[in-house]
Amino acid sequence: MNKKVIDITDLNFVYETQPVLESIDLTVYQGEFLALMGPNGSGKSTLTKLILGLLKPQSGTIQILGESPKIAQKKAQIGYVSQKANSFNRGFPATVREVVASGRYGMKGLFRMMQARDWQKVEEVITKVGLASLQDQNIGKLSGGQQQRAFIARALVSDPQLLVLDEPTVGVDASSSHQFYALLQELHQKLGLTIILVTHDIGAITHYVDRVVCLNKKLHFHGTPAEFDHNKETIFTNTYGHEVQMVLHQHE
Ligand SMILES: Nc1ncnc2c1ncn2[C@@H]1O[C@H](COP(=O)(O)OP(=O)(O)OP(=O)(O)O)[C@@H](O)[C@H]1O
Repeated sequence: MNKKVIDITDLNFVYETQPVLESIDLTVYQGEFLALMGPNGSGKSTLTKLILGLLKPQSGTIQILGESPKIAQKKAQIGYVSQKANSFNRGFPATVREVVASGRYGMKGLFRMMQARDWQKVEEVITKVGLASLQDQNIGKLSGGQQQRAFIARALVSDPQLLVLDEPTVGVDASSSHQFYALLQELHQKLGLTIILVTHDIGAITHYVDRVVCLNKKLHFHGTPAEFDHNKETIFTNTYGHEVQMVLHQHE
């Protein structure tokens, strides 16, 4: 039986008085590549923050590799790429190699304590995401898609078991998005990395992931892309409501 990377049981979360997540049960096994979908305000980022240990649920439990999210974070078991990676300051005075190395600070404490094997690791992940020829380039000079690869490398440099990405393709064109998904799929297949991708890109993403979760306060669906395709209409109605379902039909 595969190891449980995320184990969430009967989780409820409320901001002040507004319930945002209700009775969430979700298990993610090692090596799964999961898309977390849902309309605006459905609680995706909140669930992500709970997984990262940035928020605490009012009730229910959440475990990452059998421990609390905070402990998992401390042990650098979770790599995170935020939405903000897309609005990165283009004038930031650092090379790709330096930005990626900064992902190792959490483990090392200070930059100057980086040793030969740390730099080796930095080079290894830069090569893995296909940026070897650009490692001495200023990060601000890279395209949006290349910057995203650099941020993935930064998240991977501490050897996490779980990679969480919050809508990383917002503002990126369709062809770059596909390349990005293909890279994630490759990392998932080659490294056996467990990946959670928060996305609005319902059409494209089901070709790459092996699990789909639809959230709108409650968990409305959790299954394979094939099961998702099979029950699309009901899932859309439950998760997005009737009006969105009609719009989606028109687009099809
Ligand atoms: N810090 C906060 N304080 C109070 N309410 C919040 C806070 N953050 C989010 N919310 C509310 O919680 C609900 C869920 O927000 P969340 O950001 O988790 O949704 P989301 O699915 O990630 O949305 P989007 O797709 O638009 O990014 C929304 O109604 C939002 O207004």
